[in-house]
Amino acid sequence: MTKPAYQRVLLKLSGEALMGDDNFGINRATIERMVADVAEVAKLGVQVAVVIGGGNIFRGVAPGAQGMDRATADYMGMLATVMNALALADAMRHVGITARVMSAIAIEQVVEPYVRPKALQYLEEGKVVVFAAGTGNPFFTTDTAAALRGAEISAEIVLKATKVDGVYTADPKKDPNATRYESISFDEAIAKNLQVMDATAFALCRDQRLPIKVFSIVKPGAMKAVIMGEDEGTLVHV
Ligand SMILES: Nc1ncnc2c1ncn2[C@@H]1O[C@H](COP(=O)(O)OP(=O)(O)OP(=O)(O)O)[C@@H](O)[C@H]1O
Ligand SMILES: O=c1ccn([C@@H]2O[C@H](COP(=O)(O)O)[C@@H](O)[C@H]2O)c(=O)[nH]1
Repeated sequence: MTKPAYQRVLLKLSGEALMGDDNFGINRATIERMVADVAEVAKLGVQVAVVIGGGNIFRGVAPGAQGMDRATADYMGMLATVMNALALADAMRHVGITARVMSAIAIEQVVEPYVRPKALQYLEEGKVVVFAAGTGNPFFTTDTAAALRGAEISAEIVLKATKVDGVYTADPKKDPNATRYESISFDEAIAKNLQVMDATAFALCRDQRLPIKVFSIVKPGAMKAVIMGEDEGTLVHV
């Protein structure tokens, strides 16, 4: 049997994708599908660490956050990712995956704090680690958290699982003429200001020589194809 292309990956799961066709929140069928994808990959013996976004919950409270102090709104966004992480770990438990949630913000009655050696230990034990609360700092995003944690745990790649199937010349949801790149360098993605990920995340991955694969979380089989090193999504490289 062909072996997976990676032994340890950092998977960035879109928060927005979690709401499925709903207006906000967590869609049950969607989270179960995502977890099934993760289970398939974990079964191959790949060590999986996850960073989950918060857009699905934050979108629901965004009108109330209008005019708020930016840092306060950002802390709300980070707390939204904690809720998603808890839901994700629970859904994993239902399918027999042992997951540990680690938060970048101290909230110890709810989840354990992020401690790097502990995260590494869990991964080596075959547990899935879900990093919650982003970087723990306002003015950042969970994409940057994925780059940061990916570098910290020496992941071989950051897998950005999102609503589109790769990096395009422009936002494919807005521009029907946008075309997909098979691969693109970090420098070009930054210079062209491609908004699929924020520039801080791109720059951190570039400096750490940590490649990113952008692919669809909606397309069945895409995550496994990426893990097996097949031609799927867009590779962002040094
Ligand atoms: N050049 C581009 N190529 C591909 N997608 C793009 C591009 N520019 C903008 N996008 C948009 O970026 C989105 C993905 O990034 P975004 O960070 O907004 O979502 P996410 O990471 O999936 O969600 P969340 O922040 O909730 O985790 C896509 O849904 C797509 O519409
Ligand atoms: O390190 C971080 C990560 C996130 N935030 C805030 O949370 C929301 C949700 O994260 P997404 O990456 O958009 O899914 C984000 O908009 C920020 O407000 C943060 O401040 N720091």
